[in-house]
Amino acid sequence: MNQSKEQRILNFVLQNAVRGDPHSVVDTIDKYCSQKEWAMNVGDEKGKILDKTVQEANPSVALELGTYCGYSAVRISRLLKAGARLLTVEFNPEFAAIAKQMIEFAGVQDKVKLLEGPSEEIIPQLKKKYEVDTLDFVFLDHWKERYTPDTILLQECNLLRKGSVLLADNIIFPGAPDFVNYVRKSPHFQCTNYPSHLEYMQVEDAMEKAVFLG
Ligand SMILES: CCNc1ncnc2c1ncn2[C@@H]1O[C@H](/C=C/CNC(=O)c2cc(-c3ccc(F)cc3)cc(O)c2O)[C@@H](O)[C@H]1O
Ligand SMILES: [Mg+2]
Repeated sequence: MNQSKEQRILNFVLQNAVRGDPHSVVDTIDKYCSQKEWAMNVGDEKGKILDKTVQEANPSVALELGTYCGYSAVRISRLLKAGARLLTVEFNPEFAAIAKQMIEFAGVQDKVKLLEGPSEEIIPQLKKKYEVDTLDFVFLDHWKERYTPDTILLQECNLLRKGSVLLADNIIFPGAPDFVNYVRKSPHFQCTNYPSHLEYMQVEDAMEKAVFLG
């Protein structure tokens, strides 16, 4: 049965990237997706905004919603300090299997824990089952209409603390208007918008940073 696009991306990485080198895995995915087949990785332009935000936050515990092929999980985890960890949530088993192999090939498996299941089920388990106290950094890149309910759920589960940094992809395209309204209107968040472009395209996009104020 013919391969999925995600399998083709993984195969290209296994054949062309350097095992154990997260940077080469990120660059190789970008090469494939800009030259051969577009895919919804955050990409290098928005990836640089992600890098800076992660470095500023310097998280001990980070959460990603929407692993997909593992591009941003590899990109984030390569910047984590010793002992820090990234929990990444993916509910599509095919994508989770691809991401697991991508993470292992990049050599970041000791920093990344891939949690298979829907975010609305996983988030309430983070404290007890995954021994999380609070989250220092959250990257939202899953279904856009889930950004707001999951942000509310993170607060209800007491997973945010003063200074927790949320960073959301695709504020312009495909867009997350209810999330932007929610965080910008909320007295509990300090927001910053980062204009950019859609991955591998000339189309406008943006990321939104929302720092929890407690
Ligand atoms: C049910 C909500 N909870 C979830 N829990 C766990 N994983 C989830 C969840 N939702 C979605 N996922 C997973 O996250 C990923 C989904 C991401 C959705 N992203 C997009 O739709 C997206 C789409 C585009 C895009 C842009 C231009 C286009 F013309 C077409 C698409 C660009 C992006 O950067 C995107 O992030 C998948 O791997 C999916 O299986
Ligand atoms: Mg995205």
